[in-house]
Amino acid sequence: MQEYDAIVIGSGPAGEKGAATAAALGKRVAMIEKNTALGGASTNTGTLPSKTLRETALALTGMRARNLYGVDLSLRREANIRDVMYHETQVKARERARVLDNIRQRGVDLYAGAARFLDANTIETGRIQLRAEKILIATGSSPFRPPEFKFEDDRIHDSDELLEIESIPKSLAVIGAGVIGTEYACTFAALGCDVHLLDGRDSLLPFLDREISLALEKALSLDLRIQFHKNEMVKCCDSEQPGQIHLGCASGLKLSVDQVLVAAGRSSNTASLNLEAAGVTLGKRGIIPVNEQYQTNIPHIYAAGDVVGFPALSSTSAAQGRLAMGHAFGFLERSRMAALLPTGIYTIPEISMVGETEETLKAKSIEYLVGRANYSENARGQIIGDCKGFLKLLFRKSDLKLLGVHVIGELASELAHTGMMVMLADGGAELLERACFNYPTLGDLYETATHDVVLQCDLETRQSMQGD
Ligand SMILES: Cc1cc2nc3c(=O)[nH]c(=O)nc-3n(C[C@H](O)[C@H](O)[C@H](O)COP(=O)(O)OP(=O)(O)OC[C@H]3O[C@@H](n4cnc5c(N)ncnc54)[C@H](O)[C@@H]3O)c2cc1C
Ligand SMILES: NC(=O)c1ccc[n+]([C@@H]2O[C@H](COP(=O)([O-])OP(=O)(O)OC[C@H]3O[C@@H](n4cnc5c(N)ncnc54)[C@H](O)[C@@H]3O)[C@@H](O)[C@H]2O)c1
Repeated sequence: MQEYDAIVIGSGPAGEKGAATAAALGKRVAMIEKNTALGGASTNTGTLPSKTLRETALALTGMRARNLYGVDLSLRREANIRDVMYHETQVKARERARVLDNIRQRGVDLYAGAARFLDANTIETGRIQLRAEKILIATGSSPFRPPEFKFEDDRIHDSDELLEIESIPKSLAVIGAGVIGTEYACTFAALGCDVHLLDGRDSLLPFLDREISLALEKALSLDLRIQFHKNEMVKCCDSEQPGQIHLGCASGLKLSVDQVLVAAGRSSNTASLNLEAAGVTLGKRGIIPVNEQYQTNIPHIYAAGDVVGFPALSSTSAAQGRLAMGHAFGFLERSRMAALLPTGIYTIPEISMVGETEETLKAKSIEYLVGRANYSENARGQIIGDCKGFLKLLFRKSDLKLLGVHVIGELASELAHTGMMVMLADGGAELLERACFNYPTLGDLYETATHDVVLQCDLETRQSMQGD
């Protein structure tokens, strides 16, 4: 029996940052990871591979350069699957090495194998038993596999298996227009694949500001030629014969495609942990319910990351892991999650948002003004050839405090951070007006959007004075 202060199960962002935090606080930490590759879904099957594939698709097909040269370069070079996967393999390898380095430098003991609870303080992995006062469950999530799809068929993939395809299909049906499905639909369309995106819902990524969601839908259809079939629940998938796969929807729509990607949500990895032995209770799809400090119903057992459900992002998982282990060992300086959590969506074009949407503001009956700035009227936007992107800022009408930031276009996920910092500082138009932005930059869009809203206010004031 090995004794530790903390045992961390899983080496994804939640596990890595949780273990590093506990070790930095001078604790003896063990990490158990069942996969030979460290870094979890974030490094190996999710965040990094999908974002790297997107960049590769944009670079290899010349898509990013289209507007610079005024010609369609999308067929500049016939990309094969080895070209497409080369950079992804390199990025994954470097990130795995970085995680291992971080764990080693912190003096965390790494155990290879699957962990299962024997009791609330004891965990078994292989023949080894470990015991600790505090435990962090950071086992992540896996693709949910609806029973109507035969995943043993090598033409039908979940988002993990997609990374092992041997050729770029001519046609691909993506089932589920959540973030995963929509991002991959864009990447494969950019690679020249004929993509059908199907979802039972009536809009694309309905949590987005509606104007952004509609702008994305338009870009998907006009620029990438993705056929988005909304309000379509796929009910059957016939892959009995070689050749094409036949899909049938509840509406009667039928489609035939070469390959299928199922992106219909995820389930927490809790089934094999033997949580009953520890007394930890579970929610829907294996999610572990936790309090604000990420404690389960057994207070010395914490859970963080995808395993606790929404928002299930690399960024939030890392922050939750840190927070959980900080709380476990009395480091209470950062005892709450950040008040604002940004969303970055790596579709083509990229999207990012922080805070309120027009729809949530209306639902809360908060009066607001919209400040806009187009990439096409911004010098940097013109230089990089993005003529469709825009920044949309939502200000409270009464005091011009910034309540929401929405960007669609190149580098959207970077650009949103500026607005997020203004919001965290409780600032608004007054703060943004005091700033001087580098030129030419996309950051300068903040100046334009703020100016837009200030002009609207001036106009309103003048009109009301004339009315008086
Ligand atoms: C295709 C895709 C794209 C994504 N893109 C983004 C993005 O752009 N931005 C973003 O922020 N997020 C993105 N995400 C989400 C992100 O990958 C996850 O939120 C993040 O990886 C969760 O981190 P985690 O530490 O909770 O779990 P994981 O990263 O899943 O790590 C869990 C680890 O636990 C291990 N494990 C599981 N069970 C056991 C056990 N019994 N014993 C030992 N080890 C075990 C697993 O092997 C794994 O290594 C994406 C996800 C997918 C699938
Ligand atoms: N950029 C990012 O931040 C990023 C990128 C990728 C993934 N993620 C994370 O990954 C997680 C999972 O994403 P996801 O996209 O798999 O799940 P999701 O639950 O967001 O979306 C699944 C979609 O599939 C649809 N669906 C399910 N069954 C269907 C059927 N039979 N026919 C038609 N439509 C069907 C649902 O209506 C839903 O819209 C999210 O929590 C997200 O946070 C984040």
